[in-house]
Amino acid sequence: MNLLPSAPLGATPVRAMTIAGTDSGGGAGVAADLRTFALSGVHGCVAVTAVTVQNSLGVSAVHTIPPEVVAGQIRAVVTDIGVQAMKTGMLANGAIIDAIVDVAAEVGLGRDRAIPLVVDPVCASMHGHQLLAPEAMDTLRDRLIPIATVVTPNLDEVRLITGIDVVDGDTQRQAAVVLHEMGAQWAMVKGGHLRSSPRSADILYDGTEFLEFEHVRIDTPHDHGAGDTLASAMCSALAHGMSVPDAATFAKAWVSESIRWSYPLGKGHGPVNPLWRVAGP
Ligand SMILES: Nc1ncnc2c1ncn2[C@@H]1O[C@H](COP(=O)(O)OP(=O)(O)O)[C@@H](O)[C@H]1O
Ligand SMILES: Cc1ncc(COP(=O)(O)O)c(N)n1
Repeated sequence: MNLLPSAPLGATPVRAMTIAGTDSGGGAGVAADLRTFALSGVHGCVAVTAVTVQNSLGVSAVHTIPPEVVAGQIRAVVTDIGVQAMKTGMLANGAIIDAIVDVAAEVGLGRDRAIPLVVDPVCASMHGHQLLAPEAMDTLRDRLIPIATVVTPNLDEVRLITGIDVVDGDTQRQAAVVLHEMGAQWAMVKGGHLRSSPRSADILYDGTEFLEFEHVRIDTPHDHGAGDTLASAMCSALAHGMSVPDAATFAKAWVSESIRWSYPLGKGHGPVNPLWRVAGP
């Protein structure tokens, strides 16, 4: 695969920010995003939205950060360090989403603004634990999706956001149309959960054409953090100035390799592993 260029040692690299929750097990959320940022030549900045008590078996508690502290982290970084792209992951509740959308207008974040925004609309962990309050769904739909440069839901999130039950490529494309009509510049509907298909295909749509990104399905239970890794790789590529389709091509190859080299950890689901980038077999 084609990699992104790294800055020469000592020079200031491209910057990106993740607005997301922590996972104490280190598999998903901020930890996954920072791994991918660093390994793809990007200095990663962080706005923490929530601390989760989590391991390979699931999430047992969540402590949310006050909305003004989330907005403060974003403002502090943009006004000093500067970033070329951002992504959102776990946002926990509607008040945090409101704070992000308000500060986004102030700092020039989102579609048709200076800083592109990847919205990974995380609603639950892979174990089924809730990571976004159900009453925040309207705020996500009405305020955050309309400022997304690209929104990257999995099929459970598609059902919650659009009501569409994706069962095949046709319904996957239908969902992408609805997400684009909600205001996202591009919608990427991920097909990882269509487990009956021998290939894992994601559909990208911008109101004019459907693009498909696929990879043979890798047989592993260790896919914790796959969605975060896809979205943060896309964020890295956008920070490097790539177009959304080129960023999606990069991100799909990045996450596929990271799933291929995932490893067992704890008694449950191990994490995907972008360390293939520096530690070959
Ligand atoms: N078993 C797999 N083999 C190859 N690619 C996969 C597999 N599972 C998921 N993917 C890919 O990983 C990315 C994350 O997808 P998905 O599992 O749908 O989202 P999430 O991790 O948010 O639940 C997508 O690009 C998807 O196609
Ligand atoms: C803090 C945080 N963010 C995101 C996820 C989703 O990742 P997954 O779907 O692999 O559980 C998670 N479990 N925890």
